Amino acid sequence: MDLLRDLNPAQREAVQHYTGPALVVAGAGSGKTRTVVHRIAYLIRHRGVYPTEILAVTFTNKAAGEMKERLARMVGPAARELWVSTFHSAALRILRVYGEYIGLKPGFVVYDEDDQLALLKEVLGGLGLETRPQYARGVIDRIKNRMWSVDAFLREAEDWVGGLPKEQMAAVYQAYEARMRALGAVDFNDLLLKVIGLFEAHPEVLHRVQQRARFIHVDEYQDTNPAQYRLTRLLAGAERNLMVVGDPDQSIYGFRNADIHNILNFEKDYPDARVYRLEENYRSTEAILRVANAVIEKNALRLEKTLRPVRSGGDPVFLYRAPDHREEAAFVAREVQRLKGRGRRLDEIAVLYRTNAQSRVLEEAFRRQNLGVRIVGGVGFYERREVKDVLAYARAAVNPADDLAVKRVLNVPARGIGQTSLAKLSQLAETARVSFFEALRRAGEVLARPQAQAVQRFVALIEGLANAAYDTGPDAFLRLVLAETGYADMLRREPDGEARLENLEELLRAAREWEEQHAGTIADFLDEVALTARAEEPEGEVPAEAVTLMTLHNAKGLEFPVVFIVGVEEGLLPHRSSTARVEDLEEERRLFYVGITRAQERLYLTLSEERETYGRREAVRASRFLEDIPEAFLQPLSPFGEPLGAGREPVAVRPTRRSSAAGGFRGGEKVRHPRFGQGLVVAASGEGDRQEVTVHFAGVGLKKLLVKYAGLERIE
Ligand SMILES: Nc1ncnc2c1ncn2[C@@H]1O[C@H](COP(=O)(O)OP(=O)(O)OP(=O)(O)O)[C@@H](O)[C@H]1O
Ligand SMILES: [Mg+2]
Repeated sequence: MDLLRDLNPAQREAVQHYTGPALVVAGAGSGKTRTVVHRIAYLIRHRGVYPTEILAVTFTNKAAGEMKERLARMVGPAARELWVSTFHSAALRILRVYGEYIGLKPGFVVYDEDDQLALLKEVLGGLGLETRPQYARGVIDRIKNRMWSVDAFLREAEDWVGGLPKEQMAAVYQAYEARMRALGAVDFNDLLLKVIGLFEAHPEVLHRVQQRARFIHVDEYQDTNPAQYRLTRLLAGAERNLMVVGDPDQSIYGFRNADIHNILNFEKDYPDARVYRLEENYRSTEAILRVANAVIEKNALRLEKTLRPVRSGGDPVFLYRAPDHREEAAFVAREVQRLKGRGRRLDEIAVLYRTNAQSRVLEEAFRRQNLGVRIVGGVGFYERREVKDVLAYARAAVNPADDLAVKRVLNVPARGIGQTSLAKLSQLAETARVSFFEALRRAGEVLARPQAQAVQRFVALIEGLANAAYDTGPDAFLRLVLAETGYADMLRREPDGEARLENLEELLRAAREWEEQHAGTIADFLDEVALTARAEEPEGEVPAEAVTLMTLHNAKGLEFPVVFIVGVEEGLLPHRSSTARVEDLEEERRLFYVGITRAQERLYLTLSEERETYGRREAVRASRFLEDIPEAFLQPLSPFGEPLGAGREPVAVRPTRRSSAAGGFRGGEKVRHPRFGQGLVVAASGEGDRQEVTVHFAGVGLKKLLVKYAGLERIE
């Protein structure tokens, strides 16, 4: 295979770059990753470099796997000798070999998130501090990612952090570190820091590793954090054969301490660096690319770059504005169904969104259409911790004998009931052969007074909820849980609480949607959830063909023939937490750019006119980023995926039956509205006074109306 044949001249030059530092900086889909792959093959085939001298660092394990596969096809079995991995796996491998130099035991364990949390729980208990281990963990990650000393942390951090005053948090951090040392364990973030420490203290070790990494490549360099940057510099220190590849316009991990300056300053760090710019985009059609360019051009903090389409023309970029998020999701599912009917495979389609909470309506809409979904890099909605916590309260109230549920929430939010008390109570339940909740009622028998009182308060709380369980609807009941238990307040105080609150808001919405269709109590709703959650994705078994659902962040580096970006609205994209500072706003715009540039042939942008927040319907404003796109670049669609505008009438729906004498409206009827004019009823639900209709008005779009107030007039 000719390694240079399928490349353009600029790519060819970069592939032939031999020694010294190099920066490949170029827009999305210009073949940066492809260039790295070809360059590695070229080094082996034409420069006599051994595979054992080459390191390539990718952003995810998935990307590393793909890169290895492609290289195996190009250079054969030699590819097995290559070192292709993420920063973290590379660091772990180094520590496995040289860890002893810095006092790590040979079989040291790497703590995963659960281990870390368990340890932090102990540490917090030992110090008598009350905050959730998760929040302490978040703070410790931040300290490590920024490579802060304790002093630096005390200087830089906000006064109150992770639910504690920062002085107390510093004590937690130090105690945690001491315990980790005693246990001979390292956590995920330690991996990089330990390697940096190792290299700095033992130049001879660094020297040996450098032999294994004489030629270094880093993909997605724009998203490296300070530790990754430092590690790269150390590794490349001797021979300086470092090729970094990236796109400042795709820097989207600033919120996780990635530093866009690493790529912007590359030429300062390595004044002799060769810079290669790739200016042709091979991924997307012209129509998609001009939308992408129109969006990213509006960022002030950027370097101008050229990106020309290779694939001319193409379908227009589609825009669909739905009455609400449910209809938006239903539209996406219908459209996917239609594409499938026209021969698209589901794997060719991705739906991207800004926040995890948005996946629920999509998951449900796809299920209704019997279309498989695969949620990448995320947890199914009902598997999320906060959703499970709140539902556990509900389960405990409905059935206090549900030991698992009761144990789950006993100390969430923290009520000062520690591990020892818990053990005693479990013991009591066992010996007395009663439920755990019954044991809680008898806490006085085994616990000292203050703990017993805390338990009594919890018992009273659950009993209070139990009383309400049978005469309030699921929505009202869940709100009661949030308010009475202090769960929502707890999240509100925490640094990463916002996304979790969004998920809970989504749970309330699910409850209300359920109430629209069913009459029942929280117990009935829980049954439904149990069924839905199980249907979500059977463990380890992915549907043969599935649409990919993921956040915009997780889509980085990937490409799909068809892409939907949903929720292109103010508040979601840009996210409401990111509109105050220009830097954050620009990161949001880059995120949108990343999403758009994942699409190869067909791109849909969708949004809603109304959203429901805590039961209130409010109007939604289209994302300010949509205003950056000239109207002519977008093709609005009807709810049925037909082009709108250009004098075309909305699609007609066949009347199912003539209107009934009772005066209710039916799908297919033509109506007139005092403000929106002529329209077509596309859906109707409910009876009499409570009838609700969805009407498509030409030039206005879909509207959901309550017949009682809408003043609709039937026209023949
Ligand atoms: N010279 C070329 N000829 C044909 N196809 C190409 C060429 N260069 C790149 N491609 C194709 O274009 C697509 C995008 O390439 P690649 O993923 O390497 O881009 P990228 O710059 O890494 O994108 P991103 O910024 O999204 O990571 C791929 O499908 C790739 O195979
Ligand atoms: Mg890439």
